Amino acid sequence: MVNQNQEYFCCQRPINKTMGGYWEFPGGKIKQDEDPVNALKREIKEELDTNINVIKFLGQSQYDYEFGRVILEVFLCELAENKYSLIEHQDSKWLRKEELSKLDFAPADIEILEWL
Ligand SMILES: Nc1nc2c([nH]c(=O)n2[C@H]2C[C@H](O)[C@@H](COP(=O)(O)OP(=O)(O)OP(=O)(O)O)O2)c(=O)[nH]1
Repeated sequence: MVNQNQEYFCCQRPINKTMGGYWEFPGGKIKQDEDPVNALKREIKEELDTNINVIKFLGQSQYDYEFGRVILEVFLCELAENKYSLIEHQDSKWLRKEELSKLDFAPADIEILEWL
């Protein structure tokens, strides 16, 4: 998600989940037969209790972790309403793209930082 100040929304994964403590862009796993945009809207509702507008598809990146391959489908989005709550994440920050590399992002996200 990006805001009017061109800041990107970064979230810190919960310590008890896979890749706990790493920073990520919010989202989650696509269910079988689910459309990726619908999956993203569902996950954002579950994790942040808010609604988003999807602006455009940015691309796909894949990364092989020890536990398996993660394929990230990345969409640029904006908040559709002026509120959200951190339901699952430990922490969050809105950062300009130049600042993103200060955070310890999950390895699969490094390519996304480069695109931005
Ligand atoms: N959402 C998200 N997941 C990421 C990113 N980078 C990255 O490596 N991942 C990995 C972490 C997880 O292994 C996987 C996403 O799974 P998840 O745990 O967020 O999915 P979920 O919300 O459906 O979780 P669960 O119900 O299966 O616990 O992708 C990212 O930027 N965003």
